[in-house]
Amino acid sequence: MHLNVVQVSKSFGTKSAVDRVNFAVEGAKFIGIIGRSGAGKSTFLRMMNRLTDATDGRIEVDGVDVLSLTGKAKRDWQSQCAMVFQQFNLVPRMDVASNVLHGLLGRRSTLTSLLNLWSSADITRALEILDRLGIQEQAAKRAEALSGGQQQRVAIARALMQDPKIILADEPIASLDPMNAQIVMDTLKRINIEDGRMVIANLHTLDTARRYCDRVIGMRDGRVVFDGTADQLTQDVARDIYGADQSFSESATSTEISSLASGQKYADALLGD
Ligand SMILES: Nc1ncnc2c1ncn2[C@@H]1O[C@H](COP(=O)(O)OP(=O)(O)OP(=O)(O)O)[C@@H](O)[C@H]1O
Repeated sequence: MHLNVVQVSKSFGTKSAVDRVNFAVEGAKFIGIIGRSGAGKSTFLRMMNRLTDATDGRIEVDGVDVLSLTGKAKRDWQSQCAMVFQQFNLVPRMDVASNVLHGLLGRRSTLTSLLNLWSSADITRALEILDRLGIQEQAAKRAEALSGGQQQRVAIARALMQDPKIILADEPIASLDPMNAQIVMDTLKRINIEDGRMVIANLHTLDTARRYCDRVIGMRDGRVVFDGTADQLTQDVARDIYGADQSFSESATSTEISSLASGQKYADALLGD
């Protein structure tokens, strides 16, 4: 899969939220977008998923400019490009399995969806996805009864139900404690590696970006100010991205995932090194 982002911009009135962003990605990479609050990270993901319209530019996926799609083609793209949010966005009082099945909403008529007429094949698939993510035993519970980390895995399961090419995750671990943050990031990494789905995640912590991403894009005031590998993301570069002075400290942007030793072993095993 080939992603080519060309001069993508978004203005709100006179405010330039995203300013001529360019980058290209070959293959199913795990991409992290970092930058401080207001840098334009969410706006960029929302344009990619067509939740908001761009002011200018193109986002080409395998040669097709997804920013110019309309009608059914636009909806098809939205289902190939699943979104995971910081606040999970589940239906709290609905059971977990139904929340996952709602990932199919974009692909079915409103009436069959409203009546919850899921085929047994769909239900089996939803349960298989929950099993893969280690939460099948929660299937009959209301979503609101689950922990934050479990709810985010339900949201990822709902995204997988769409069988997307790309998963866009907007601060997926910002509401989670370090342990759950690690489980959720490991889950996204597994999906990336095992299924070959591209993941683009907005992350607010440097250590997470370094640990999980093949490539990191740093944004500041709507512009790309860094584009490189985790290794190239030095303290000086980070300071520039975050616009901080000499007192900038990594710990201020840390989720402390790195302090969980068993997690490191798991991530290493996953990555095969
Ligand atoms: N609907 C909107 N109307 C006006 N301004 C907006 C709107 N959405 C975003 N902005 C502005 O665009 C800029 C980029 O916001 P955006 O939410 O994309 O940043 P972010 O990097 O994702 O930050 P955060 O992590 O806080 O969400 C900010 O200055 C924000 O105030």
